[in-house]
Amino acid sequence: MNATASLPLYEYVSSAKLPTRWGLFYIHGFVETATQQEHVALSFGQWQADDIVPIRIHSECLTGDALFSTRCDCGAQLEKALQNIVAHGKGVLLYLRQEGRGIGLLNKIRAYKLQDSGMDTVEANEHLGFDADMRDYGICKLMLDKLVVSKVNLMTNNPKKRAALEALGIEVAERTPIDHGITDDNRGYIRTKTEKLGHEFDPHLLK
Ligand SMILES: Nc1nc2c(ncn2[C@@H]2O[C@H](COP(=O)(O)OP(=O)(O)OP(=O)(O)O)[C@@H](O)[C@H]2O)c(=O)[nH]1
Ligand SMILES: [Zn+2]
Repeated sequence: MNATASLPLYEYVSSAKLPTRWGLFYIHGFVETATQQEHVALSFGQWQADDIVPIRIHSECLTGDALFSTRCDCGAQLEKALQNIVAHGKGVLLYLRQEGRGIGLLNKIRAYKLQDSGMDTVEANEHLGFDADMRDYGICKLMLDKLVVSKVNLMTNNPKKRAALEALGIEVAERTPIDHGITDDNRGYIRTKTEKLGHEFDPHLLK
């Protein structure tokens, strides 16, 4: 018999208060058993089990989220998502440690270097031997179950996130575009997301 067969894929670890610039959130820690990769959810406010809860699935981007990079729109989206949640009076941010769409921070820097020489973000990933997008959203189910969320208003421009949640049995009742943080530095990056990765952006914003 395989001794690992009954191990859970993901585990909830602990929760605590997380006061922020916008209000009092709670932070909830989770771990992927096999890799020991750690993820967090931030929750704000209260809801009933069948309410539509505003949520954002945010993929880690150290450069954009913490180091103020404008190569991408991640930092602005993270800030806007937290503001939206507080404005709605309730919501959840799932902060997934999928740096560089799953290739990791140092490979993302390698990809940036290739982009500095003219490749787009998809070509750079493929040149390095990766798929364009290596993310897995399986842990979202445990996170949302733990927070008693089954119906969501998903803040995203990425249809793959909606499909991933629906495949996990979460009802995506509404979607809210999150097109903040477009700058001259990242317009090309966002155009590539639209043309090659299927992201839904208002074309007027990309001119
Ligand atoms: N491989 C790679 N990853 C990048 C690059 N720029 C940003 N990322 C990562 O891309 C992830 C964010 O993905 P995006 O495609 O910008 O947006 P999304 O999360 O799919 O969609 P939204 O929900 O609409 O924001 C983060 O993990 C970033 O670290 C890049 O040039 N190459
Ligand atoms: Zn980013």
